[in-house]
Amino acid sequence: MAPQLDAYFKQVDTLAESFIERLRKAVAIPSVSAEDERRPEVIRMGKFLQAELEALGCSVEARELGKEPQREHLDLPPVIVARYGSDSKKRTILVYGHYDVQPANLEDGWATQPFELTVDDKGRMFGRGSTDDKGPVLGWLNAIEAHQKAGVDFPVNLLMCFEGMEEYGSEGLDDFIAAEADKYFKDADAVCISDNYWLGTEKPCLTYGLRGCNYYSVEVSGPGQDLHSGVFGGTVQEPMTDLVRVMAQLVDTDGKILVPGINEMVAPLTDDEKALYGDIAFTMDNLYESLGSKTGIFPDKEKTLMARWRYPSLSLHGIEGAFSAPGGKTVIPAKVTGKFSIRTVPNMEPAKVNEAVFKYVNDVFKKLGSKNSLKVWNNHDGRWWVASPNHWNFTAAGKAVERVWGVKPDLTREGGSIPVTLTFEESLKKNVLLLPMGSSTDAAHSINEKLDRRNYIEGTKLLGAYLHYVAEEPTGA
Ligand SMILES: C[C@H](N)C(=O)N[C@@H](Cc1c[nH]cn1)C(=O)O
Ligand SMILES: [Zn+2]
Ligand SMILES: [Zn+2]
Repeated sequence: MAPQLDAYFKQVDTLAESFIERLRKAVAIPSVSAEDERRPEVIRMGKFLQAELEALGCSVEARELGKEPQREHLDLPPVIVARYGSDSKKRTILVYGHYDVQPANLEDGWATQPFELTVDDKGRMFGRGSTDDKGPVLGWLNAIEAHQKAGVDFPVNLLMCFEGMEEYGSEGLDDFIAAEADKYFKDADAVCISDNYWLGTEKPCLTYGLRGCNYYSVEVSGPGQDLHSGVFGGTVQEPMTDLVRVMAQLVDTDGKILVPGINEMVAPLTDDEKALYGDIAFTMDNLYESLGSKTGIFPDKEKTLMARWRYPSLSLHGIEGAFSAPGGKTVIPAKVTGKFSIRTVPNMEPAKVNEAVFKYVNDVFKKLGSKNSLKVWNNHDGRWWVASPNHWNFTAAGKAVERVWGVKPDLTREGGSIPVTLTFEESLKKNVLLLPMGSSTDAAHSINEKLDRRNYIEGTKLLGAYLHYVAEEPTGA
């Protein structure tokens, strides 16, 4: 099966150092979508990708999405769409990834410069975006290059869609996909996304579910400006005190969501589903290794996996406007904005979740009897997704995993969110597969994000192998 794969694999090994150089160049571009001043860097990263794809002989277009709604001073980064091959006898696979990254600053506690790829003696390649999602995106480009240099026929037509706003709510992308479903993406037979992680560090997986994400801001304001706490403390109702009290009533220490109505929206657990968790290769030590502590909520793997995959969670992320620098500043902030999000699961509807959150936050604030003002709003929401893994797309990926890693993959769901997954499924009406490259210890979104050299290089082999097995897989398998 897939007889030319050995030549392809050998070429990937030969090119490994240049693939790492490609990742080094990508990590050096601080394409942080959430920071206004770095928006030009996101656009520069899109141009970098475009140039790399053109150099590989792909036909590439940078599709503009216009200005960011409500923040018209900011350009949305373009969607980079590309095609490699257009042979009507071959299957066409559409791959998606994102070229923006989460914020990162050395002062947050990084051991190395976040935008300099730093490879240590264990082959850990540290740098913001290494695993989420620049490494996997470049994996597709590496696969094209290794086929060319090995003289191995590319087994499918490849359509690519790389966005620059995923970490900031995929602004504008849903409409773009819907509009292009019958145009640019017309001949896609299936979709593959490499933008999540293995559950542990050794066992690869194929992923068929994601949680959604409703993201909120809650602003409390009162005084006309920041105040001296010695002069005004004890005489003024403080916005930060009110905000902290509101935020403290959203979730408890054991992760229980305190917003009435949320837990009732969750689909009941069936016996069939319950039986799936026992066989998953995951241990509490995997969790502790990724956490860097033993502060997990649940004592066993089943409850932990269910909490990550099939139950909602509410996380508090930060407070804008609050004093947070080292040292002591005796200030009373005049306006503070708390940020929190709810990861959503079947059968939660984003609009109903918003309704419940808005009502509860306003009720809690009212009970404080404060003279300050509160506003709560939804920044963005992305829907959960659960698909059937009984499709040739998954079968092909399973074979590729066995060929590259020598083990059958686990079928997993993911606690994180990739909002466009469901959009692709609904707009194109094609199967979507998530095929992760990185592992559980990669620390995506955190300090010291990394991708292991092994996962990047074997992951590049995996993406190529997947395309070969896709080409061979009969329809209906
Ligand atoms: C799983 C994926 N790599 C990822 O990190 N997705 C983000 C998407 C998001 C949602 N709101 C803002 N960004 C995530 O799950 O946080
Ligand atoms: Zn991310
Ligand atoms: Zn991502």
